[in-house]
Amino acid sequence: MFIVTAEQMRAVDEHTIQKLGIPAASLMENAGRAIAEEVIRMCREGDVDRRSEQHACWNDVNGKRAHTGPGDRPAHGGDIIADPALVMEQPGDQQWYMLIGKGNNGGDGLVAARHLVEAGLGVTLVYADAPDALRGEAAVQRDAAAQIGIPALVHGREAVDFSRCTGIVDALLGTGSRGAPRGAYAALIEAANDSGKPVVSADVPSGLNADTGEVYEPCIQARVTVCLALLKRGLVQYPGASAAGRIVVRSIGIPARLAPEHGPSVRLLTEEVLRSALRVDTGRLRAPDGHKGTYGHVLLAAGSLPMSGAGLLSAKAALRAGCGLATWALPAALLPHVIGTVPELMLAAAADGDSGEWNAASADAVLRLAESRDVLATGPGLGRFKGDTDWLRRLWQHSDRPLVIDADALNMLADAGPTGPRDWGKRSAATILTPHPGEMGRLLGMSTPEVQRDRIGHAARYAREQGVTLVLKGARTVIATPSGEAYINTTGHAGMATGGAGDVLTGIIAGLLAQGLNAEQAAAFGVFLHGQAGERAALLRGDPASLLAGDIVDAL
Ligand SMILES: NC(=O)C1=CN([C@@H]2O[C@H](COP(=O)(O)OP(=O)(O)OC[C@H]3O[C@@H](n4cnc5c(N)ncnc54)[C@H](O)[C@@H]3O)[C@@H](O)[C@H]2O)[C@H](O)CC1
Ligand SMILES: [K+]
Repeated sequence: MFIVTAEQMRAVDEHTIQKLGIPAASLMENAGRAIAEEVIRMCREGDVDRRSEQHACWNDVNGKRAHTGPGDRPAHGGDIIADPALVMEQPGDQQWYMLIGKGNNGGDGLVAARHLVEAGLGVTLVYADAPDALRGEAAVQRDAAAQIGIPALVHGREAVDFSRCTGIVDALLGTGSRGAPRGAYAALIEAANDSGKPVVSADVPSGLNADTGEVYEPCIQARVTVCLALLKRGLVQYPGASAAGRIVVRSIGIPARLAPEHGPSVRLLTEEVLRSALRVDTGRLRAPDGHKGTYGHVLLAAGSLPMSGAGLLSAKAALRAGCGLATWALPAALLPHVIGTVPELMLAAAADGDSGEWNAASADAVLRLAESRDVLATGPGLGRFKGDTDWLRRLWQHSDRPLVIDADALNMLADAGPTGPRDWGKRSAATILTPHPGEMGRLLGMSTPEVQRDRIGHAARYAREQGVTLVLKGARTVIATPSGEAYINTTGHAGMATGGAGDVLTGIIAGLLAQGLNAEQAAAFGVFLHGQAGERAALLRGDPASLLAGDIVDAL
C-alpha cells in the first residue's frame, strides 16, 4: 500500500480527473459513501458504545483484519446481499452530527450525510462557515443536502450541542488544511473532543498535518479515520497515528499505482510488500544442500568493557537470523571476559597493546579480518575513542564488504563534516545505517524533536543524498533507500524500547546480508522480523514492558 503526501495526493487526484476523465463528482460520491458505510458498520456492530477502542488498530491498515463491507460472510447460493443502507431496518434513534468545512473534505461529509439519511439515521449538518462559502463539487452536495431537507446549523449562528448525539463525523479539514485550525474550525474540534462522543474522521483527523503526523492544537481525536484513496503520511507517523484511531483505507476510484509517478514511492511494509515489491523469498534462503559456508559469515567489530553485552546480543542475533558463521572482533584484552558466553560464536582478537581499548586496535586489523568474511557490522557497544572518526573512515573507504553502521559508529559518522560521509567517497558495497532518532539528529545536525516531526522526510532525504540505506528506528521504523524509496514498518510495539534491542536489529540485518539479501531487502526484512520477534516475545512473557533484548533474539 502506497503512502502519500497531500501534494502527491492532489497530483494523483488531478491525473485521475484530467487524464483518465473520471469526474471529480464520482470521486467525492465514492468518498462520502465510504465514510457513511463505516458509520453504518459502527452502528450495526455497536462500535459506537465501545469506549475501549481508543488506540490505533494497525492490523486494519496492513490488511490482516481489513473490514470488507457488507459481504464479510461468504455468500451462499440464494443469499441476497444488500447495501448496508438498505438493511438497517432498525437504526433506532441514532443521531449523527456532521461537521462540514468549506473545502472538498466538507463535500465528502455532505455526501456521507445523504447516505446516512438514506439508511434511516438522524443527521444534522454543522457548517463551520456560512454554507455559501462552499464552492464547486462541495456546493453541489450542499444544495442536494438542502433539497433532501437535512437539518443544518451554522457555527456562530446557532448553538451546537453534541450532548444528545450518538456520534460525530469530522469533515472539517482534509489534505487542504494548512497549519493549526483557526476560528470556527478550532472551536468545533474542541467541542467534538470534549463531547466524548465517537468521532469518524473523513480522510484525516482535522488538525493533523497530513504530511508529517504533527498534531496541531486542537486536533480531532478520532475513533476511526476513513482514509480516502491512498494512505497519508501523517496517519502512519506519531503522534498523528494516535489521533487517527483505527484507520480504514477505502478505494474511491483513484488508481493507487499512479502514486509513484507523482512523488516518492513510500510503502507500508507488509508481508505482501516484502514478497512482491522487495522480492524477498524466504523459501530460497536455505538451499537444501547448503553448508555453513553457503549462508555467509558476519564479522562484527563491537563491544567494549562496559558494553560487552551489546556485541553479544548483535552476534547472537546474526546467528539466529540464519548466517552460517559469525565472528566477533574485539580488543584482545577483552577477549578472556567473553569466552564461552555464546559457544556458537567465533572470537577474533584485535591487537590492542593490552589496553582493552579500541583506540589501540587499528582499523587495518579489522579490515584484514573482514577480508575473509562476507559482511562487516560495527557500532554496538563500541563507545567513543580517540581518533574514532578516522578509524571508521578507513573501514568506509577500504572495506569492499557490505557495511552495517550502528550506535556510536553513527556518532563517529556525524563528525565526518557538515556534508556527511559522502565526502569520504562512494563505497563499492552497500552501506546500511541504523540510527535511533537521537543519532539521526546528530547526523543531520538537528534536535531529536525536529527529526521526529518528519521522520519519513528526513530519512528519505538523507538516504538519497548520502547514497546509503537508512533505518530510522522508533515506532513505525522507516527504511529509506539510496534510490529514494521508503518503507514504513508495521510490526513491533513499545515494549521493544529497551536497552540492546537496537544491537539485536544490527545483528539481524548483518545476518541477512550474509545470506545474500541486498541492502534494501536485508534492512526491510530485518526490521520486519525484529518487530515480529518482539511481538512473539511479548506474547510469551505476557507483558510487553518486561521484554529484554535477549528475549527478542530468543523469539527469532
Ligand atoms: N483524494 C482525493 O483526491 C479526493 C479528495 N477529496 C477530499 O478533499 C479533501 C481535500 O480538499 P480541499 O478542498 O483541497 O481541502 P480541505 O477540504 O482540506 O480544506 C481546505 C479549506 O479549509 C481552509 N483551511 C485550510 N487550513 C485551515 C485552517 N488551519 N483553519 C481553518 N481553515 C483552513 C482553506 O481555506 C480551504 O478553504 C481531501 O482531504 C478529501 O477529503 C474528494 O472529495 C475526493 C477526491
Ligand atoms: K477531516
